[in-house]
Amino acid sequence: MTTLPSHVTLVDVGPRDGLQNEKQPVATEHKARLVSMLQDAGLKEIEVTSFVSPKWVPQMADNEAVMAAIERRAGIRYAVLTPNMKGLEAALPTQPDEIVVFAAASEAFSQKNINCSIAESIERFAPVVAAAHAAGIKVRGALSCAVGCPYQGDVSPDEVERVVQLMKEIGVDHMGVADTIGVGTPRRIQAAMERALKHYPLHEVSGHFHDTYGQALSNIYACLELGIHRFDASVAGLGGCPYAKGATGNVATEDIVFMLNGLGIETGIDIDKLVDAGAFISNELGRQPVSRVGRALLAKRAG
Ligand SMILES: CC(C)(COP(=O)([O-])OP(=O)([O-])OC[C@H]1O[C@@H](n2cnc3c(N)ncnc32)[C@H](O)[C@@H]1OP(=O)([O-])[O-])[C@@H](O)C(=O)NCCC(=O)NCCSC(=O)C[C@@](C)(O)CC(=O)[O-]
Repeated sequence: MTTLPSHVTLVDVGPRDGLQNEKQPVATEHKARLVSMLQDAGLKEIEVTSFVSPKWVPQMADNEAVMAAIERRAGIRYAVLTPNMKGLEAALPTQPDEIVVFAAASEAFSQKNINCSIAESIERFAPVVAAAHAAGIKVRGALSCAVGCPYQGDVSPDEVERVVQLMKEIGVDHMGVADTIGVGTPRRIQAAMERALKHYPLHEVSGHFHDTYGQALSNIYACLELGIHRFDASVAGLGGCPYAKGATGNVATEDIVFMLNGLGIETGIDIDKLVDAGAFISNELGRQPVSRVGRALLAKRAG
């Protein structure tokens, strides 16, 4: 039997990836409260907001206000997305611990999401990476559409590796491999992850799986088999990408924690408090949590 990692780090991307696609306004104070409740639940890494164009993603327009409103705690890392120098310059005064530059393995998605080719995106990211490093900030790379693209269709491991290498060359510290539209299945995900692992050490590779086709937990298990021990997740299964129509939210943090608890893999997360955070934000959005585990545990509580 394969030995699985004994500890997994989860990065809750709910406040950013989870909320970016919401059409209804979400109050800054509710975003900050969500961050606070995730901290209470034991999350040590939280993706808080993005410094992107408010015309492209209006829900993230309050980025500075959210960063000012969060209650920072020692030992917790707060990440933000910065697609270009304008984004980084706006983000730096808000003191993120990590910034995320986001590229795509498919040309079509790169154009739709960040309005430039893959090559142009790398040119834009290079000074962002250099400036972040000069400020002592770690840079995570997110690679969208690592198995499938809503515009192009299938994406090959070669296409993934090409962009991983480009990101590595400009000094990106960590590679997050994303199945943006949730079409990946375990072997295809492993093939994509293996290309990232050719260029980055195990602890600098993570998975980011949307659960559109219900494959995310299987894909995470397939990553655990490779020794990968870091994943993005979104409390209550919030979210979707505005430029990936039909894609649902990230795998729910509650669902991964439940699976990892069952496997005896430590996360440091209190699932009951996590369910509270999911219930809080879902209530603010006027809906039930998407997380099956969240719903089941809430129903159990209600008796
Ligand atoms: C990248 C840009 C800005 C290029 O957008 P552009 O229009 O090509 O940029 P530009 O440089 O030509 O500037 C046009 C206007 O945008 C402004 N602008 C330019 N940059 C910024 C900035 N940083 N912050 C605020 N404003 C900005 C700039 O000042 C100007 O304003 P104007 O003069 O017209 O008033 C745009 O395409 C954009 O904002 N895209 C956002 C896409 C996005 O946020 N997508 C969702 C996040 S990625 C994701 O969810 C996937 C991920 C990471 O989760 C993994 C996965 O699942 O795949």
